[in-house]
Amino acid sequence: MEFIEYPDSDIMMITLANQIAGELRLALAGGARASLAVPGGTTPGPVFDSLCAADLDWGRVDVMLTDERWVPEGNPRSNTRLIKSRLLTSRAHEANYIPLHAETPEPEDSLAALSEGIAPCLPLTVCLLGMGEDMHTASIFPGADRLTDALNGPDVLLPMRAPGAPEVRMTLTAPVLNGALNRHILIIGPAKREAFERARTLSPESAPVAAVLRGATIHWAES
Ligand SMILES: O=C(O)[C@H](O)[C@@H](O)[C@H](O)[C@H](O)COP(=O)(O)O
Repeated sequence: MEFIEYPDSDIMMITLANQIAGELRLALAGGARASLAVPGGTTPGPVFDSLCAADLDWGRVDVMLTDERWVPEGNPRSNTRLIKSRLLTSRAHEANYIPLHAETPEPEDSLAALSEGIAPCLPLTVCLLGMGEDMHTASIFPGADRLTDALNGPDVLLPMRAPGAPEVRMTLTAPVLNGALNRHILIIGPAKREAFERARTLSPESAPVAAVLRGATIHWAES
């Protein structure tokens, strides 16, 4: 694991976007396609704003979320809505979007079809993750109903219900996140740094982000 501390978040976002673009470019130079998984939430927007303009062959890149809130795309909490407006735009509008959401009332009704879409994109070339102050990552939350399966099971994707999540989620599982050739975790602020330091001392059952730290690069800025 590598921990990088940046002087401010603007520099961090641009540096990280350039690094991800470089990793995708390298994969495309050596293979037919590359894949990128990104989180939703409030932190990664500025990375998307830079990355979407990167000069690379986006037509050969599969893009997906690491996790989605089970809400319609018109809902402001939809991560799909976020990445369609901030990542899959500019040059990146050529990318192939792999959905983690479908218009069924429950995620279980779409699980098989969505999992089939993901499988050909694995292993992920690049996986970008966020982290909550409760030490969840993607939608692998402490106390979640399928936590054990999400940490160690054979599935690529799982529905998730957790006390800390306001709506039902769909999440890539830890084995998929850990299978990524390049894994980055993006965090801002003292509270998340403290949570991250705490997670390093805990088990993945109490601090799910602990399951994806080995081999990851952590990007942190104070503000
Ligand atoms: O849909 C989501 O909520 C995310 O994908 C989630 O895993 C996120 O990365 C963390 O909750 C951090 O969220 P913030 O960036 O909003 O703090």
